[in-house]
Amino acid sequence: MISYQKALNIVLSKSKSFGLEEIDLEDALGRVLAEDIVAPRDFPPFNRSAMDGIALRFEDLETGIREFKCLETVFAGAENKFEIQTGECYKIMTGAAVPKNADVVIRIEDVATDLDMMSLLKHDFKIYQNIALMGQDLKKNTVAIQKRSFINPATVGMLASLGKSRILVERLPSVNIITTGDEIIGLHQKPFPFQIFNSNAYTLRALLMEDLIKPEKYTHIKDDRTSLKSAIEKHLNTDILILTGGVSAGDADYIPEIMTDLGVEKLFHKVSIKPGKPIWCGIKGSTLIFALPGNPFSAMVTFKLFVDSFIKKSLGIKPSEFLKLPINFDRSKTSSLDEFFPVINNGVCLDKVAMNGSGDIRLGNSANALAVQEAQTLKLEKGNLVSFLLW
Ligand SMILES: Nc1nc2c(c(=O)[nH]1)N[C@H]1C(S)=C(S)[C@@H](COP(=O)(O)OP(=O)(O)OC[C@H]3O[C@@H](n4cnc5c(N)ncnc54)[C@H](O)[C@@H]3O)O[C@H]1N2
Ligand code: MOO
Repeated sequence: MISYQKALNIVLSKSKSFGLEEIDLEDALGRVLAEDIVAPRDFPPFNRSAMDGIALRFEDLETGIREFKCLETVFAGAENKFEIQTGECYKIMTGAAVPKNADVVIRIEDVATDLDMMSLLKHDFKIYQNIALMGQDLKKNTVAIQKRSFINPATVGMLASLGKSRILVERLPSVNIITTGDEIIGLHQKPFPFQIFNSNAYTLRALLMEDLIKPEKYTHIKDDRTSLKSAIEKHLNTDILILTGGVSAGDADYIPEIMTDLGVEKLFHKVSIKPGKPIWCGIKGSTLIFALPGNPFSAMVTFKLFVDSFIKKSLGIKPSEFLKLPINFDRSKTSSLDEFFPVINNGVCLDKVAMNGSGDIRLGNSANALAVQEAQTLKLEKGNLVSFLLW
C-alpha cells in the first residue's frame, strides 16, 4: 500500500498530451489552446468613440473655443474618411471611428444644440477623453492568447474578436469504461432484492462529461474471469481505460490477476485512503488503466483524486488545489488512512453532509467539496482548519 501523494505523483508522471486537433470556435469552451494566437491587427483597429457625442480637436479647447459647427454625423461602421478643421466638430456615435485630427469626444449630455451649432456645457476636458485609442488593447503581431490557455467564455469572445473561427486545441483523451459484477443490472431491468442498478456507469460518464469527454465505449461484464479478460483485452485501445469493481479481496475480484495475465504493468495496487483503498492502476503501451473500487462513493472519489488529476495535467489544465476552512462539526476516525468525506463549503466553514460510508448511494449529492481528515489526525473538532477540494 502506498500513500495518496505517492500514488498521485505516479499517476501525474504518466501525463502526456493526447495530441492536437482543429475545432470550430463554437465547440471551444472548456478546451485548452494548443497554439499562440497572434493579433492580426491592432485592437481597437481604429480610434473608437466610447460615447455618443461630438468629436473635436483638443487644440481648439485649449485656445478657448466652446462653440463648434457640426459638419455631419459619423455612425458606427462608417469609413473614417473625415478631416476636422478649427471650430468644427462631427456628431459621433458609440463604436464609430473618430475622424482624423479629432482627439476628444464630448458626450451629448454635455452639449447644447442649436441647429448645426454645438456649444459645450462643461469646461473640464482631457485629451483623448472618451476615445479608445487604436492599438491600446492589443498591438498587431503580438501574442494575444498564449498556447495552453484554458478557454473560458471570455477567451471564446476574444478569439471571435480576433476573427478565429477555427482553433488548434489539445485533443481530449479517448476513454473506455468497463463496469463489473454479477449483482449489477441495467436501469431498464427489474431488480431482484439482491441486485442493484449500475450507478457507476452513469456516475463515471457524468464525471467525464464535466471534462467534456464522451466515453468511446461502455461495457458491463459479469464476474467471469474469461469474459473479463477478453473484454479488457479488447478495450485496451484508448488513452484511458476505467474499470469499477473486482479489485479488493473477494473470491471474484479477478481484475489484478487478469491485468498481470494481459501484460499490463502494475503502477500500484492499494492506496492509504478511505474510501478507495483497493484502487489498482497500471499501464500498457499508451493506455493508462484505472481499476476503481466498486463502491459508488469510492469510484467517485478515486476518479476525482486520480483520473481527473491525470486528465487535467495531461491537458495542461491547472489541477484543483486544496483549500482550508474551519470544519463545523466534530469527526473521529480509527483508521490510519487519509479519510475523504463530502462537505458543504458555505464560504465561511465546512458543513456536514449525511453519508453512511462508501456504499451509500447518496454520494454526498448536496456537497460541493471533498474534505480530508489526514492519516495522523484521529479527531477533528469543530473550528479546526480542514483541507478540502472543490468539486
Ligand atoms: N476483505 C476485504 N474486503 C474488502 C476490502 C478489503 O480490503 N478487504 N475492501 C473494501 C473496500 S474499501 C471496497 S471499496 C470494496 C471494493 O470492492 P471491489 O472493488 O472489489 O468491488 P466489488 O466487490 O465488485 O463491489 C463493491 C460494492 O460496490 C457495488 N458496486 C460494484 N459495481 C457497481 C456499479 N457499477 N454500480 C453500483 N454499485 C456497484 C457492489 O455491489 C458492492 O456492494 O471492497 C471492500 N471489501
Ligand atoms: O474504499 Mo472502500 O471505498 O473504503 O469502501
